[in-house]
Amino acid sequence: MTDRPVPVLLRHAAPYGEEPTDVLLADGVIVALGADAAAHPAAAGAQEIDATGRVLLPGLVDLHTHLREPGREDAETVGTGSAAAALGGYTAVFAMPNTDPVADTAGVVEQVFRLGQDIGLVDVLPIGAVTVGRKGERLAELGAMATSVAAVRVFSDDGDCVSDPMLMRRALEYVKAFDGVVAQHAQEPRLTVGAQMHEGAVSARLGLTGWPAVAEEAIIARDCLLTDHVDSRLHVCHLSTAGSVDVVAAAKARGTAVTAEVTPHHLVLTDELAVGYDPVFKVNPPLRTDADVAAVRAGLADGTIDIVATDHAPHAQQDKECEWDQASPGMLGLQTALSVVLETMVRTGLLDWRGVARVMSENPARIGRLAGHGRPVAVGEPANLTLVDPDATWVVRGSELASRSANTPFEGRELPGRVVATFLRGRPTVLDGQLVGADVGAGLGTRGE
Ligand SMILES: NC(=O)N[C@@H](CC(=O)O)C(=O)O
Repeated sequence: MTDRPVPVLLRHAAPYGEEPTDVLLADGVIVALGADAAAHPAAAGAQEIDATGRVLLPGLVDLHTHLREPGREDAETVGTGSAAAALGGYTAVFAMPNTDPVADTAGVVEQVFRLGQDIGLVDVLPIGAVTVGRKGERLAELGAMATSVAAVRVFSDDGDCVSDPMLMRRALEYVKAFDGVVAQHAQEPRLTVGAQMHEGAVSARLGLTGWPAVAEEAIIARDCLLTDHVDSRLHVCHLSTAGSVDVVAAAKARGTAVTAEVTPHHLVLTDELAVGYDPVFKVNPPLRTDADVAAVRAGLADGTIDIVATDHAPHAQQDKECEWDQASPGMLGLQTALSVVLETMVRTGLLDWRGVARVMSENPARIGRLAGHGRPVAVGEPANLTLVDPDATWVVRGSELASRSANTPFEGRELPGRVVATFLRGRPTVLDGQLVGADVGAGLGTRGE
């Protein structure tokens, strides 16, 4: 995929949902923007796309994706996950290290990075594990991962909390050498032994062991203090409670270098969904209450929460279609994230399209220190772009998603907004809502049993 992409002329596209204009993409960058774009010399032979009524955004960047390769290719591969990402409007995804083997060495992160490059649908940026094997016992070779070709800047034991405060302190100190960040899965393990869902009225009614909000809030508070102490940089994964919003707001107010993410599912779904004991709604951290949903929406709107990250967590059928307490936590997110943000944040007036670009592209790229993504829609910038039809609606069907797994919590639900096209360095990866040249090798196969 080293040949030059055919130039693309987007007719009447609306950058950030504002004034429609023509946009010319050539040689991987935006070369012209405005009424005279079609007259630009580089427009000769361009593929014209009628983008009337479409919103043009910088390509989305997901700071929290599980691609499952290596090790659980029956649930997802770099190929199927890249396809889901491109269809969801993403041009870059950060891949969590809870694979088998764990991405805790330069060798594994380079393998994942190269797989992503070979497939070429999105840039895949591996996240390195903080501790060897994600066991929380000793630090992994963070420096070797940082200086590898994958140039890792984000480190996380996601799925598990770095609960030992001394290890967390050391990790925060260590990543400063290469401007890295520790992305913490904030879950106090002693407060969540055997936890199955949010601790509250619904868990009491159902008789399921609860996962109290304080187990998240206590770790965030501790880590903000540690971050101040060693003058480092902290990112909070999948923040889910009203109290956590308050803790992060207080830390930011006193100058802590902390950023936070919320998932699409925590913007809309609540613990009431557990009443049917359908494990598709089992996730970590768990779905919370209406009050928490309102608080994380408000936190995202006012900037306390910096980004939306999917926590796309594919699971094979046998790991989801079983008893609630046996089921693996996690839900798909890449192909529904933008629609959920449109429904919960844009339609409600909490964010405009510039705000969507900020929380789904610019801020995640900045936190992950990823150059070339999350840039403005402007002349000279890399043509990593997504084109959205904000008026379309669609009904989610897990079986129709590109992911190898089908565990979407939005099955059968009508959502607003469709990704019409995605461009990676000027080359379409998605056109008319379909993958372009869906040759992702062995990666795109039949769904696992
Ligand atoms: N978010 C989830 O519910 N699941 C994650 C890991 C985790 O955070 O437990 C996964 O890898 O499946």
